[in-house]
Amino acid sequence: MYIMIYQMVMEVQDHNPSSIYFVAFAFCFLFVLFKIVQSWGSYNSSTNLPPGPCTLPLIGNLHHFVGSVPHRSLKKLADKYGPLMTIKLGEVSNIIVTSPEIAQEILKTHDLTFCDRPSLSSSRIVSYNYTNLAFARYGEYWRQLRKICTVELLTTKRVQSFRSLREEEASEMVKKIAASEGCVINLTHNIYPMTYGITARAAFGKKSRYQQVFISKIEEQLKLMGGFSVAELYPSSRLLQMMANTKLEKVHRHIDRILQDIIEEHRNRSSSDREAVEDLVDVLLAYQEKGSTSHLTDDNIKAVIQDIFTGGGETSSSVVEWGMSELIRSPRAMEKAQAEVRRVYDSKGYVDETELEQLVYLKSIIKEILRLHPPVPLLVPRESRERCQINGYEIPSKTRVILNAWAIGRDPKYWSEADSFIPERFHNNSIDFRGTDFEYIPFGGGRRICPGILFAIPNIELPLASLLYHFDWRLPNQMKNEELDMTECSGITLRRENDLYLIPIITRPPSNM
Ligand code: HEM
Repeated sequence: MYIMIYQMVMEVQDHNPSSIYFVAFAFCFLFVLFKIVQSWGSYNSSTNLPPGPCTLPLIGNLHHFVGSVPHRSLKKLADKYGPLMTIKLGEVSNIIVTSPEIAQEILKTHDLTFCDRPSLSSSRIVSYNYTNLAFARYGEYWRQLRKICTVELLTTKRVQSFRSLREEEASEMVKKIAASEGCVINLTHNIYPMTYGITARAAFGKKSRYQQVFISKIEEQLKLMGGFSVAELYPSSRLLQMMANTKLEKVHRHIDRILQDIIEEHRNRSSSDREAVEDLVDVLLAYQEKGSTSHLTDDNIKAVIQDIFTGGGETSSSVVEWGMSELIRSPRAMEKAQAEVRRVYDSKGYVDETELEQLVYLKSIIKEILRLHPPVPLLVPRESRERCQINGYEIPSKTRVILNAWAIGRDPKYWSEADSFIPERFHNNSIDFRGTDFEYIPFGGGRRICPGILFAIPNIELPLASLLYHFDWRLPNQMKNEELDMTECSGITLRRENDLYLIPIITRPPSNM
């Protein structure tokens, strides 16, 4: 029906512009009427679903999300309706989990029931029809891909092989910042390109001519996927899907062309052109050539490379950015962190990865940032594979499940002064983000836990240590520490709404300045 109306609009457009408005109005009216009748039909169905707020026709509970970022709105609702609740967004029912106990039920006790992903229309486009790791349906294909990632691409050894390129990119950032000593700089604009630079070089090898345009297209794609997309809220509307995803498809086609060129370039390289360090495209192509039982197509390779970019770029950058923001607001923690980094590296005069293990306080800072500002605050949505009982409530098969990791990390039952930045809380305790402590799940848990932890941690530790070692930091315009704006922006990752502007004062000049 929607396609017919869409075609009608297109035909009328060629003849009489005023008629377009009439047809568009008629369409909206029919759509609203249809949805009201549909939602009345489902209103009275008696189930034992978890509780939740009353829904409005057509929009469900969307009105609760106006004026706040989703993880905060969901926390407010959970305070009223409990740690397991039903929220309707548009026409889609979601189960929201907001306590460590229920997170454990989902991620451990019933992991196999909840390890699927919903088939969202935007993820179909960017994932080559659900063939990347993040959006693949649970099954044999996902298992094979996961194995390639954990055994070939994201191992300790592979991550270590990228050490020198991480050190080069971090040192380049430091030199660039040092050139603006005493001036107000946009630190955000220094951090994000550095992390993307590391990811691009790990994926494609030495600085590729495609690097800049590829990164900007990936950032554009992430922006288009962020927030509640209308198309995801009304999956039954083919017209909405078509209209909402047109731009995303265009950006994806551009990314696809670049990735295919990069693959061809790698394929056609002579052995003398190959670099000493294998990049991730090399590894995937070698796997493809082996022609093992789990054959990888070019599209599969492109899907995995995008996984690594979308997983690896924004997330680590946002931790560094929030880290600097919290440290500026807490001069005591800043001083302590700088004293540690300077004690460890002063004999060398620069920061490299050899001594990162000694930075115990910095590691606690990073853990605290991942608790207060988890880059993926609602994790990646899960979908139940069969009916299941949780806490006495019925969760039907094929229900979307969202875990509010942000709220769980601030649960006052588990965290004292939960909203305060106190890195010391991680001293002398074994709480870790590897998916076994359910009050702290910034990387998720269970079999879909983030496979990129090893890749992410040095991308955060090295730049943060470098920024703390070489510079003291001041706020612009004599702003007081506590006045720094900490507003969050809702998107696919939890970034600062406004870029971070600071003044660097060199205390240890970088070499070759
Ligand atoms: C601070 C950095 C990062 C954070 C906080 C983070 C967080 C997450 C979270 C919350 C999930 C969903 C887990 C779940 O459903 O339980 C996830 C999945 C994933 N992440 Fe990360 N991530 C980070 C860095 C990375 C990096 C560096 C990579 C790759 C190099 C990566 C690749 C992936 C992939 C491929 C998945 C999908 C796994 C699957 O569905 O099987 N992530 N990540």
